[in-house]
Amino acid sequence: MAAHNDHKPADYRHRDRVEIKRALLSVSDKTGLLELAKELAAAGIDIVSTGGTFAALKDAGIPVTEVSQITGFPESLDGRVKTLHPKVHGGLLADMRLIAHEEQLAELGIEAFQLVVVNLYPFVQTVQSGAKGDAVVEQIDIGGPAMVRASAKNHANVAIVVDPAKYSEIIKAVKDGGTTLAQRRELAYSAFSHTARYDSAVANWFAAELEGDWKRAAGQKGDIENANPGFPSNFKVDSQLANVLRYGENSHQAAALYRTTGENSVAGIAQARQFGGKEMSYNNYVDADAALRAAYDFNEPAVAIIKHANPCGIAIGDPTSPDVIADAHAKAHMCDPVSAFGGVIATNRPVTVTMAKQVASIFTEVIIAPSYEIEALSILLEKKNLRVLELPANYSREALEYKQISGGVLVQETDEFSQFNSSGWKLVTGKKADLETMKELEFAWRACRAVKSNGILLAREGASVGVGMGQVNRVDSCKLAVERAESRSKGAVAASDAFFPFADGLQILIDAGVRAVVQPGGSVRDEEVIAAAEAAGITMYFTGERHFFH
Ligand SMILES: NC(=O)c1ncn([C@@H]2O[C@H](COP(=O)(O)O)[C@@H](O)[C@H]2O)c1NC=O
Repeated sequence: MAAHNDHKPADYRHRDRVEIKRALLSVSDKTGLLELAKELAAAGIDIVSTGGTFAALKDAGIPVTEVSQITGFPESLDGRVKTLHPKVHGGLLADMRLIAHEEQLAELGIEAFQLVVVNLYPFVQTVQSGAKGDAVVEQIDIGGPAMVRASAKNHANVAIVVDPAKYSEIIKAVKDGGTTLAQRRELAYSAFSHTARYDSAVANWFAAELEGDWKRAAGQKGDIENANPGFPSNFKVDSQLANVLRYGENSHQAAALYRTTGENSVAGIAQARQFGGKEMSYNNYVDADAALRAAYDFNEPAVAIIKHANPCGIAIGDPTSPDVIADAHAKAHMCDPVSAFGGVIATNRPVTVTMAKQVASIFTEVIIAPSYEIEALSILLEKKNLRVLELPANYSREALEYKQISGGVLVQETDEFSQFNSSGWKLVTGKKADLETMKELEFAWRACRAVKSNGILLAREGASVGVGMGQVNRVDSCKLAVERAESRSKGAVAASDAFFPFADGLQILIDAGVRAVVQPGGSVRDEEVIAAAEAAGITMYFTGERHFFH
């Protein structure tokens, strides 16, 4: 007998439809089991099953053979060994396209399976229930994944089903005379995805356990400052291919969208529902995500318009306006109407008819919102090229962010505001801001977080009026913001995402007529910067917290 595969292509007989004569059923989740088994038995298919599955079928009066009868070996070690036997795995792995395999099975007295239905021990559910230690370890399925992987490898001959939702497809295939190769390939893909997710969940559980050990050890040594602040020693991001995109950042780059799955996944832009317009592109996703982040930085009704991941307008609506969200959109658009052409719009409130009419009159790539008034939706859907998206109801963002670098991945906690409002700010020079100015400064501070560093944002009446983004020095960002704001600089407030290293950038804002500034502070030259503000008689607050965004 050959110990390894030295078959030539000509040795393989073609097999498309495979008639099911023998099935192996071993399931923890018994949903739909009896319905499936009844159909299999009615079609004259021999069913072999493990203990619990066997008992359920037998109780229902369905003819079934217990696996231990096939193996000649009792299920043992608390179920750790049931199907791990050549009489089972030979029947799963024999490639019946090869005469040699068919002959070997006959010699060994092993019968082939054409259908395997397995779902695994409920590992994730056990962890979620709060179980610990050996109770969790016992739920790591070994024999199940071995059968799933063996059958998936041997998809030329065996159909592997891991999901009760597929049972009806199998019942139909039985009636049609067997499974097709195309069907078995799809099932094999699902099967390997399933075991990969299962193993990731197991690995993540071990990572969390090891992290706990490590922290406890650090605590015992009194070395808590150096203790790892909660990062697992290895991590995996489970995700599933959702869509192959037309192209990536540029047309010569292939690209795809994956949706994260598993315990820590959230519902975000990747889960948004698209009502109309062209297919979302790679850049659309990036910009829509940035737009959402900006719009959801406000509790007030807000609109953000993004191009190349930077804002060309952010505004909150005037609460006295007859249509607050339409007001926010109009103000955001007015910040930089030239750049808003072809932009991506996000809002944190339902889109009204008035807002929809405004958006429809401007060339826009994408609009994303928590919902739409019915008439607003039909107005927007008339624009054939406008991608209209609705956020999942439970939209949220991940607690950790990842950035790929060559040879590794950087992981950080997501940037959150701990100085969301002004209560923790420090007045460093000038008159204490009145209520209205303080509101303006708070708006500017939140909006500035959406600007790529170095970021400077000028605001008036709850709207950005000039944005200086992504410059490699703060002076140029100040110049850009002032230039874009034009005459609106006079009397505006300004926010800076990080401290002014020198007074020169601030001086540009002062010269343009800015009356109050908010910035983190913390430069070695803070005194020089404060002195410039003091000399100009403007108000300046320090937040003590920086919001770089790269
Ligand atoms: N050890 C084995 O040989 C083995 N073979 C099958 N299982 C699992 O046993 C479960 C079904 O058990 P039962 O039919 O006894 O309820 C399935 O989730 C299956 O994945 C096994 N269990 C765990 O590893």
